[in-house]
Amino acid sequence: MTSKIPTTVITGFLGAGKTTLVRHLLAHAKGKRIALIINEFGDIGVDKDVLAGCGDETCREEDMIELANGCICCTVADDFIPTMKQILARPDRPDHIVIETSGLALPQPLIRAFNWPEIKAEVTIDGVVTVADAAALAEGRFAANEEAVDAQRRLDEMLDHETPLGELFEDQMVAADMIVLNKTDLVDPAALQAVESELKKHMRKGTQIVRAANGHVDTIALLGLGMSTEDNLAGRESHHELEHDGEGHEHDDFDSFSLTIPSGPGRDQLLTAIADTIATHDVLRLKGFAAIPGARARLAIQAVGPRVNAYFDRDWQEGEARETRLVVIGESPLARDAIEASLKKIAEAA
Ligand SMILES: Nc1nc2c(ncn2[C@@H]2O[C@H](COP(=O)(O)OP(=O)(O)OP(=O)(O)O)[C@@H](O)[C@H]2O)c(=O)[nH]1
Repeated sequence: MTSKIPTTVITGFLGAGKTTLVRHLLAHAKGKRIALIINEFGDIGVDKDVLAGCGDETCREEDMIELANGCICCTVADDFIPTMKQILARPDRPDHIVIETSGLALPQPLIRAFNWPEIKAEVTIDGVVTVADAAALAEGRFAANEEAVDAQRRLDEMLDHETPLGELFEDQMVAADMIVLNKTDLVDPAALQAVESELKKHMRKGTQIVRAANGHVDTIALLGLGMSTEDNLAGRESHHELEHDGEGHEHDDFDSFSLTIPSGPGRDQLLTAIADTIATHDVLRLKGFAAIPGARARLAIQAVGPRVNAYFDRDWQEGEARETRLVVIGESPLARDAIEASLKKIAEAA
């Protein structure tokens, strides 16, 4: 009998740094052959493109599989299990499998899927790694920071602060075998300490926290945890499982759409328009690639809440449409028309 292939599940809220961590992992794979399953919320595959754009030979196209449907937790039978079986049927099986879940996925149904008879004998969860955004937490951007939420609640009694955001964050925390507290470069030591104390209230006892900047975690620390998580499910239940006894769940709480803008505005104009739009419409996450007039390369755009990053990642390829494609994610209902109008206005004015 062949030994089970270890699988690392990487979860964490929108924009916490999952893809950045995977990119670091692939670049430091130390000879391990890694197959990567990517699951994104939003219909344009930005994460896969970011990884493929890194030009590293470990980011081989054939080792990256994108799950077509937005939510790994809802498509276990139709999408995830067949994908795993496809990997297991390969003559050159990988040494390790890494699954990057969408920032809005509940990890619990995915973890349980490792007990399905179709795959149980051949794969095991090496560990669930939850990436947390230290900067967002320090700013109290989800309900994890109770003091900030309370302060906000006092300011506005009408707002419902029992957001799906806070629950999802906790579901991802209790699922973890290891928490990577990322973006530590953006937070001072005292605030970092406070964030860690706060996190400890939401995670299972004994879960390890590893601090990181730009996903720089030693591959040896990350892979090879040997947890067999699928056999140790106690204490990892999601809010939904606790409340509804494992029934299917809704994703109506969040919404996403993608849009295309013709090449037009310059870099700074576009980034300002994006920052303004995010602030006005409470967008949680925006990402994609932009065509900047006169630029040979495409501009990768990554916005997490108010923080907008952009870098030229690779030259446009022949036959590729030089246009700006963005995916926008936020809590439902998202003011799609207003957001589109706000982003397109800048293109028309250019
Ligand atoms: N300053 C700083 N920026 C970071 C760090 N890690 C990631 N980022 C930036 O944060 C943004 C989001 O990072 P991603 O790795 O795409 O996050 P993600 O969790 O994969 O995002 P989703 O898949 O959309 O949920 C990008 O602009 C990254 O460059 C970090 O440690 N420090």
